[in-house]
Amino acid sequence: MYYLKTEVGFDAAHFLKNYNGKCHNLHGHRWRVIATAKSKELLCDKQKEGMVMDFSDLKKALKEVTDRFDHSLIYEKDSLKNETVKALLSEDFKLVEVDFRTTAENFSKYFFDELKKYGFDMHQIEVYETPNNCAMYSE
Ligand SMILES: Nc1nc2c(c(=O)[nH]1)N=C([C@H](O)[C@H](O)COP(=O)(O)OP(=O)(O)OP(=O)(O)O)CN2
Ligand SMILES: [Zn+2]
Repeated sequence: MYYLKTEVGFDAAHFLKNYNGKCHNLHGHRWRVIATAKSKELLCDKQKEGMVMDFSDLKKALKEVTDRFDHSLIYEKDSLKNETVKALLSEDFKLVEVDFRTTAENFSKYFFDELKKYGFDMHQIEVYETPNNCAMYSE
């Protein structure tokens, strides 16, 4: 089996509702997302001969699915009061609502599923929330 890995990063704020500790506060991270695709065979066509795929194809897709979150406040549905959301939007802040708790684990599955939609045979997604803390998802 061949594996191909690429990485992108984005900056975003989040908080963990119902978390007993400092992470219930609004705080930011430089999130690192590392995608690994796999293939039993290598391509044969001229341009991509000897490749699982062009690195740039995987990277472009990963960038597309992560760019949605860049420089945003990511929040779980129903974790903020409506008036809070309204107030933040009225300041022109970028908010992204997701339907999962904003943990590295949930993000790793989210990005895995998003990249599968592009048709990639995904092996694994790693999400670093801090330089030392990483969650992974694979099937
Ligand atoms: N299993 C998980 N545990 C935690 C997650 C998570 O996504 N999955 N997330 C958090 C917080 O979002 C927090 O930002 C994590 O950072 P922190 O605990 O601060 O990690 P550090 O390594 O930076 O800790 P320091 O004590 O600041 O060194 C919490 N847990
Ligand atoms: Zn955090």
